[in-house]
Amino acid sequence: MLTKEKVLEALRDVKDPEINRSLVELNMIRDIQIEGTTISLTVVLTISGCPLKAKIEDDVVSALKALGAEEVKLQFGAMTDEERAALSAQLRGNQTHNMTPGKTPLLNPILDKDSATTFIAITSGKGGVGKSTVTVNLAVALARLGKKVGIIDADIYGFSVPDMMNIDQRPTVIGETILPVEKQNVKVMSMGFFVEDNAPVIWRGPMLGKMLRNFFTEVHWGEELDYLLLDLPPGTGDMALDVHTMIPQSMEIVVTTPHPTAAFVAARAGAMAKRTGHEILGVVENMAWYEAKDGSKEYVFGRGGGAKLAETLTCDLLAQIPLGQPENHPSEPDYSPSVYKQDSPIGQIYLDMAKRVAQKCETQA
Ligand SMILES: Nc1ncnc2c1ncn2[C@@H]1O[C@H](COP(=O)(O)OP(=O)(O)OP(=O)(O)O)[C@@H](O)[C@H]1O
Repeated sequence: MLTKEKVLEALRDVKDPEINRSLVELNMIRDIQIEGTTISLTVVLTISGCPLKAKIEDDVVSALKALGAEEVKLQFGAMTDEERAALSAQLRGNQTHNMTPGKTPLLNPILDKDSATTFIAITSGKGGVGKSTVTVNLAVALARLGKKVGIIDADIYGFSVPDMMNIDQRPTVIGETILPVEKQNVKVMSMGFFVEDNAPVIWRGPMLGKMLRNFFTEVHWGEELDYLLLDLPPGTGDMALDVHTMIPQSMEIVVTTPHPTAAFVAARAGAMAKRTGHEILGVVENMAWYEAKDGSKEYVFGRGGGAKLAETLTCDLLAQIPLGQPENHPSEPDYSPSVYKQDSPIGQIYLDMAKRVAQKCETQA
């Protein structure tokens, strides 16, 4: 016989996909009524327009059908402001569990020294060399390898990750907690989410470091991430310095084009990383050549910049990525204009690079 207890037990494993916690644990299941094999219930969402409603409905209905329900009458409700504030406090409480007594409390264990998350800052000397493209594609490739991955698009004035991944959704804000947006199995947080008509909505003022810290302290990343990639503004500005001081354990990947001048400028970004004690994982040479239909290569932007930079910084040349646009169409599910498909030649280069990066990071851990 169906009982309320059995219903709650059956729903214990159904999670709110954004928060990654059980609906039962978060007290989101209400008003359970049972008549024979018909179960009626209300799922109280964090916000009424929750974009993941359909997924939650599918998961609840299939869990209850597996329990023996023939009909499930599901209604959705939304939390009150007080409930949202309580949930935000609960999530934050969960994030403070490993504070060390006597030390400045870190709101988010992701920044804690013991955190299992590997930070990789992607830098470049000049703008326009493909730093954001590399960030997005490396993140997706790591996710394709089964890793849990997040991106912080900290390129404050040139944020482009939401466009590159075709994210038009805004993050859910629960009280004071922000949930990243997930696309292609990558959790994304971008300054672009909070800027309308170039007027910052949540973060005001020129306190870039504070903004970056907010991305760690106000954002609930859900399960512990394996990799958090940071798309930094080009050059050696304040944001790069903030990252160096805030995340001393962060590693770096330096992106350059093959042109000697680009590599020369990129060397400065790399040198700064070295001076501040950051380990350089390697160099990525983007736009390395153009491959003609007959298979011949044209070195449109010169040659050798990546290898030279790797030599200067005494690190590996992780990958050389040729020129080529991803072949994606807006009609495809999960359409992301700047993400190369896994089975495309450039998609394969990114996958190989992700394997190299994972291997390097995991052998060091
Ligand atoms: N391998 C490539 N082949 C062809 N186009 C590319 C390649 N890599 C990047 N691009 C294109 O070059 C442009 C610049 O790339 P991207 O925005 O990633 O550079 P960026 O270094 O992050 O620039 P900024 O720091 O100024 O934001 C984009 O239009 C991108 O689609």
